[in-house]
Amino acid sequence: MTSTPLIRVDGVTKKFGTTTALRNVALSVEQGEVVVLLGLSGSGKSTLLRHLNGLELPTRGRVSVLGEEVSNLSGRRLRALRSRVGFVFQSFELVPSLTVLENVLTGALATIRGPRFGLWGYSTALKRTALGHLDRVGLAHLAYQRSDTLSGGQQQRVAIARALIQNPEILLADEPVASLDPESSDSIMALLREIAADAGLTVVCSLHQVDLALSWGDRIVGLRHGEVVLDTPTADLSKAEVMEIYGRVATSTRELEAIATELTVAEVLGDGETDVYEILADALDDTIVGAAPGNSADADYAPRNSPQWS
Ligand SMILES: Nc1ncnc2c1ncn2[C@@H]1O[C@H](COP(=O)(O)OP(=O)(O)OP(=O)(O)O)[C@@H](O)[C@H]1O
Repeated sequence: MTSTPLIRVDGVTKKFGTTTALRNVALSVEQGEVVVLLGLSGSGKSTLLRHLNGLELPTRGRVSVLGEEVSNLSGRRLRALRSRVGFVFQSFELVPSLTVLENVLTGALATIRGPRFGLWGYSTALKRTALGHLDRVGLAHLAYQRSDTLSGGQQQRVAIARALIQNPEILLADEPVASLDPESSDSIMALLREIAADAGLTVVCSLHQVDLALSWGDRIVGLRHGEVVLDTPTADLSKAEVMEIYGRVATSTRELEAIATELTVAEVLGDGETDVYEILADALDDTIVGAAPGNSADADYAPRNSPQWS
């Protein structure tokens, strides 16, 4: 017997005016899966995530989440669905003037009736639960500090605790470490993975770093210009294969350069491993390969990170 997917996206196209952000996207996510949406800036990752809790509605196609067709929901029923889907943003979206504890408690607002006056408006039981979530993310000792006094990594931990107080079944994370330094990024991603495993959460997380996506997700869904160009378990993928897939879909040297930059060129070349440009070039046609610096068809082509062309 096959289980019903928790998330099902069928033939979704999303247009913003003349921009097509998503093109005929299909995606199914099963209970407990940890899926990475991987793609360059503007490939449609945020737009797809925002469809999964009704922040955006499709121009064409259907989105079903936790058995509900999102387009059919509004008002109380949409809020009810959103309360089962936690969302972690790149920019944390905390209220700077509130304490850490109050920020976490705002995640439970959907369950509270009547006015709230600071911490007094929340029950002792709820405050205890919020403190438990803060403890889970390692920040119980900062509960009464203003959130804008925290580091970026700490603020993202608060945002994770705020999502957890919803007791969500699905966790969506939109580039959760894009604003963080590498050390904080590693610890936040490890924390998210631990929490997902402990709570049996289904996670869909957008990232643009291939290394991180490969080491972190169960499955990678690659997007380019709003289209799904890859949907494969990470166990079946090597970094070179992901690069090749990106390479095959690059249509200009500028795109090729952006891809190589995303692939942390310096790190790869520094290790004396495979030359990213060589792998990409292998996957591209002669026109692109011939467009190396000094030989470029793109007048304004200027490589960053300066990897050597052989
Ligand atoms: N509200 C909007 N109005 C107009 N265009 C939009 C809107 N939201 C997204 N877009 C456009 O849709 C495309 C996909 O954007 P999206 O933010 O989903 O990409 P992304 O892969 O998440 O990029 P990034 O990694 O930079 O956040 C882009 O061309 C973007 O400019």
